[in-house]
Amino acid sequence: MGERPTETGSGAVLEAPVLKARGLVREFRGFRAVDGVDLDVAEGGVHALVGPNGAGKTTLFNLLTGFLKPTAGSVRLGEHELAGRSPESITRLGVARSFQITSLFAELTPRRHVELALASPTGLGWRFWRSDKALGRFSARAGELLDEAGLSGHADVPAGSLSYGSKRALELALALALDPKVLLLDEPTAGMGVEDVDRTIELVRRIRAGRTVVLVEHNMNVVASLADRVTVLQHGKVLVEGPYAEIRHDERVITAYLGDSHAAH
Ligand SMILES: Nc1ncnc2c1ncn2[C@@H]1O[C@H](COP(=O)(O)OP(=O)(O)OP(=O)(O)O)[C@@H](O)[C@H]1O
Repeated sequence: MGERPTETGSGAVLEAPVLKARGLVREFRGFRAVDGVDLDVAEGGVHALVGPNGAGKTTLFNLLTGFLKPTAGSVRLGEHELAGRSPESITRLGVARSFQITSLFAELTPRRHVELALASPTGLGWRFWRSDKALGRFSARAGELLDEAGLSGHADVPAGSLSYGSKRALELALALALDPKVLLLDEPTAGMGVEDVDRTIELVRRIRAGRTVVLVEHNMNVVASLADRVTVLQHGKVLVEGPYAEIRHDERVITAYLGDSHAAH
């Protein structure tokens, strides 16, 4: 995107960032949930946001996707400033997030969900008056996406009858229908058993090809398996940033994050 590689605090040189936050702040009644965050997401990478409960991960995620407006700071996608734009506008520029299962319709099949997502310019405006014939244009691409998400075998059953893991895979297929440059995944393995976690790791590995992925994730095994770079947040600030292999040995991370999670579980 015409960006020069950026030198990090540790002196390592990153690929040109596709998504770049600077001085990002979000206050809730004077409380800084996100407090001056700089973030460089390298093109084509998987970047994990981790940190103890209340660290500001979800707030940061919502700032990147326009679901919250920053109190201060900027978020750039290439030459576009995202801060202050609506979620729909950010989606149109190529940043998509996977929605939670609550956004699925129990009676509709996965195939129809994906066709509708493809039929909608932003994936957000669901238009039920579209005829079967109109949606037929999207059936080939819908089939590919369902295949990519590992849902081919369940494409024509009501979404309400899918297992939890399959519902989460369908959410992901819906985000992929937007053909995003950057895909944001909010705790993709939350609430999953070991088998579904493993399946989700495989799924993200498959879909990352040619895409940039940002994920909020509590499960450090998932982070270890998937992430090229990790940003550790604490009290709304970046505590440490780097490859997982480096940050996992960082004393500050062990104390702040792993210490917290051991205490919590
Ligand atoms: N809408 C809000 N109003 C007031 N305070 C908020 C709001 N949203 C978040 N906060 C506060 O901001 C801080 C960061 O919350 P956030 O949900 O971003 O953390 P998190 O790292 O995602 O935590 P978790 O891992 O528990 O999901 C917390 O102290 C939280 O109570």
